[in-house]
Amino acid sequence: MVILNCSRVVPKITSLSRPKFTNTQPLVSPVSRRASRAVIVAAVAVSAFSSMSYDRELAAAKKAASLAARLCQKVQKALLQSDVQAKSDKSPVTVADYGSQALVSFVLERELPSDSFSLVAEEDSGDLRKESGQETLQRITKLVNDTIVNDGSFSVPTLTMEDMLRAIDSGKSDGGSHGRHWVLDPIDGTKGLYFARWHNRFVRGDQYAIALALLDEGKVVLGVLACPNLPLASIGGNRLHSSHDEVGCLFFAKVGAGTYMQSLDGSSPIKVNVSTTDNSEEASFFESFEAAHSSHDLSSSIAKKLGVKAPPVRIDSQAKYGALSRGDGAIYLRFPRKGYREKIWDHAAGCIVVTEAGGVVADAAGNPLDFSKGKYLDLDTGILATNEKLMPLLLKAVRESLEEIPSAL
Ligand SMILES: Nc1ncnc2c1ncn2[C@@H]1O[C@H](COP(=O)(O)O)[C@@H](OP(=O)(O)O)[C@H]1O
Ligand SMILES: [Mg+2]
Ligand SMILES: [Mg+2]
Ligand SMILES: [Mg+2]
Repeated sequence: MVILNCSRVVPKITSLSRPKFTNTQPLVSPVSRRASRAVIVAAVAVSAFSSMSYDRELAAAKKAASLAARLCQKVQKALLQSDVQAKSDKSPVTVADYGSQALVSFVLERELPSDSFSLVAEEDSGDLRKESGQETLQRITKLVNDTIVNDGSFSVPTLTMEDMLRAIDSGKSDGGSHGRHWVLDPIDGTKGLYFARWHNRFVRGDQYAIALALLDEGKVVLGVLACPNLPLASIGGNRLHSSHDEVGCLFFAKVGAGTYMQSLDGSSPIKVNVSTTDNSEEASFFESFEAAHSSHDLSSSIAKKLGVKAPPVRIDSQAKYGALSRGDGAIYLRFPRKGYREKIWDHAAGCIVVTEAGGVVADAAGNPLDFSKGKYLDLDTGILATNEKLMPLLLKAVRESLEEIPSAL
């Protein structure tokens, strides 16, 4: 029995209409009537509690991802200005990856002080603790402090380099099927951020995302995707974008509560849904920009079987899940090389953003993704995402293509 102190639930429960007993139904004794009402009360309370119990966590996750996005935009702006630095080494990106992870960890711990904190994240501080990492660590520390000061909502003393290392290393959890674990990719689509500077019209698909999700007892219960370079307007059908398009999207989803999108600078959220098309010829599909991350041969064979006419939209990062959740395209295909093991931080947030928008995410055997097994996803060949009507067609086309070109992976 869940003992709730959230009084908001009680009025709902007392307003439960008393079941109507017509003379055709066997009369139930007062005791079992009380018992059945207790079961209804508990069920309503648990479902209300469970959907309500993640509100604080979702608010904290949105704040953390938005702040980390601001830090990344600052780095990307610097990249766009300093040719030499961007050409000579990857350190600017490293600064953003580490800075984003430190900032997300800092915000979550401050916004949710009473919770036990477990974070499964991509980066660790190993390289920063070496002599060669000191200059980068200094830049990260300055960048994180500047972002916190500009935000103005935390009154904290300036964070030290030691604080940075500790914040980055709080991401060492392995997750798993018990308890609560945050799952973070501080910059998903690193290449999308780094190479963005090479194309002034963003044709490279230079997308990246700060991807943050919460696992509770092995299930993804909320997810946030901050996509600083994703236009608010649809990117479907390879519409070219001018640099005047408004960019910067924040997608967020909570189990049972749908998926919403707002601009990164905080416009009011709109509810989004995946494409409802059941005609695969109309469908367009997303895939990795990097052929090394997903077999483009296999996906084009699948597309041909489905009669898809539109060319693939190839962009970096989980921004693809965000674009799918709002119906910019109907299908997402990902077929890494044989032996590659997908990490949970590359898909947890994107997965719930699509499923809460009415989509389905599965592996090539049609199994849902299982995030409860630690840092890795055990998959049967690749990841597919689409709507419920197209999924059976897609699975069939995938199976046939895998049989025809087994060497594609
Ligand atoms: N050989 C490979 N196959 C599949 N995914 C890979 C890969 N090498 C790296 N990746 C992952 O692909 C992610 C980017 O996804 P996408 O291909 O959709 O842009 C990278 O995330 P990071 O950029 O966070 O490292 C990385 O984890
Ligand atoms: Mg990633
Ligand atoms: Mg990453
Ligand atoms: Mg990486």
